[in-house]
Amino acid sequence: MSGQRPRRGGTPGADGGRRREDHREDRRDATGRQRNRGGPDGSRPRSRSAQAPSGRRRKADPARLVAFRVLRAVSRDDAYANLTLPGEIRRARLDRRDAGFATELAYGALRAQGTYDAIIAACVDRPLDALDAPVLDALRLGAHQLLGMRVDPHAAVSETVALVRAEIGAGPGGFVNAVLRRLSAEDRETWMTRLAEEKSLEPGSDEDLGLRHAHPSWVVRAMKQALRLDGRSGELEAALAADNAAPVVHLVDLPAAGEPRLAGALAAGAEPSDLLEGAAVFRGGDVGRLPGVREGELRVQDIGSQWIARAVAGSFTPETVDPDVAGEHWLDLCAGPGGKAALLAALAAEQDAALVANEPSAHRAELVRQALAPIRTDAWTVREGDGRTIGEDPAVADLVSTHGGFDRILVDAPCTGLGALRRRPEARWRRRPADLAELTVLQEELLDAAADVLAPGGLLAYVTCSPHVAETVVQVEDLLRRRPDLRLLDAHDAMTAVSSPQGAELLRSGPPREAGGETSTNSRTVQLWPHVHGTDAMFFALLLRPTQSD
Ligand SMILES: C[S@@+](CC[C@H](N)C(=O)[O-])C[C@H]1O[C@@H](n2cnc3c(N)ncnc32)[C@H](O)[C@@H]1O
Repeated sequence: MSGQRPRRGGTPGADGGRRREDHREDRRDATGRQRNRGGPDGSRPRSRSAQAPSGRRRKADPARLVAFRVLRAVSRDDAYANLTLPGEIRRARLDRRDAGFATELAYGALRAQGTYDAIIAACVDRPLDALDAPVLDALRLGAHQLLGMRVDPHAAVSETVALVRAEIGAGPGGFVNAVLRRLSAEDRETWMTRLAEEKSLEPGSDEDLGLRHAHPSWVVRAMKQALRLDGRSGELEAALAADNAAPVVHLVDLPAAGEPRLAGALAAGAEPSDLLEGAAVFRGGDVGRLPGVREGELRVQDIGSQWIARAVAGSFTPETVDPDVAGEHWLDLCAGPGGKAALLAALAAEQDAALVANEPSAHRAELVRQALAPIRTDAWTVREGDGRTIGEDPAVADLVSTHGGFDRILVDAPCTGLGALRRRPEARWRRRPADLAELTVLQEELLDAAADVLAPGGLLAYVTCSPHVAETVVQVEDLLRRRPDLRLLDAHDAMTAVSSPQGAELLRSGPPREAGGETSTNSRTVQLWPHVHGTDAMFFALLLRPTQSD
């Protein structure tokens, strides 16, 4: 590391790293600084920034160390931050406040990684990939404290340097100190303007918006296209900003998994969802303390997922006005880890239908079994296998010959996940446009396999957690071309049928769609958005295989 030098001359830092807005009076509560308890004799603590580097603390602040470990796991092991973070918080025994700080630090640094890397690159004299990876991760954490959180700049620099000294070494500590001081000389907005000028970015261009809202420009382009098709061209910045805000926690009650638990959660501070019955919003912190959560009867689930699962279970075909689904056969073709399958199985149990939850990955199939465990076992089966060959399964072939096939099929397809960027902070930088080619072929094959085992009069729901048109409307149009025996229903109706009045109003309230008329694919499919519906950006299409007499 000794060879790494911050860039000199003309770079920011001449004022010693002070920000215009100084929050030094705040402590960790608001700023992330560890609570300063004063000297052992009760005297006022010595200002750390005034200490000589050799006298500075070498012990890392536990919350920052947790965030650092998460960033290391993501960049070194390709780990998922949302799966790594809880274990690291437990291991460090962080209290609630420190856990919140570690979460905001890790998630914020990962979400804005591309933007912070561009700023860090302007502060060092070599390409970022020439830096040691742990040092770059520490710089990203320092950058987020300085530019994305209300952390006192002195604390941000000195605590990050202490972390580097403790975890990497004294030499890198000096380097990180110098880089962060340069970086802290400007606020985020000034950095944005400066970088946009240096890179000659056209204001409002995909690259400019990508830099300002921390999205790769190909993702900005994809969202722009999806928003335009949805009649929301003017909402791009709102949509990008929503990806950078933490989602609120939604709870789902699993009917038929025992006594309804929502009442207990409501008594403990959750609020009923204004979109959907059987759902609640919880803003009270540790969700594990709510009754029923540890037992698996009350679960955390995005409200969009719940809404769509209920719509799939609750819609009935135009051939019948009888919503009674007793005896129906349902299939969740891509079920892992089992979020929607659990709600579907619970609804199936209530209505005497039976669900097959299919998942090819053994580990994820096990998660599906666990997710379904609280529900009456005669209402569901887990099948472990490739959804593309489901028709070759003897039990399924038998169902097709005796009953015509499944009455309801959900294809919640593997996709780019661009609709869940607020939940998976590293995902936007990990995904590549090239991933689309493989995923869209898989989606197509899964849809064909599902259509082959759909009973006459049956419903096929196609869902993605992505607004990318290649995975959404284009897939549906291609399917309708390949399978003229299918008819596209209006998915708004299916969702409205299970919505609260406010939910129905929200679904209706969208702007007029730009492309096509009332019968066009995009007007009959639902695209949810975080900035509009407070859900992940999920897509939902509902198709019917009419009966022969139809
Ligand atoms: C978007 S996730 C489904 C999420 C799930 N419905 C839920 O609500 O929890 C897609 C799932 O498809 C699975 N998958 C991948 N390839 C598949 C295939 N060939 N057949 C069926 N499922 C597949 C993945 O393992 C993953 O679990």
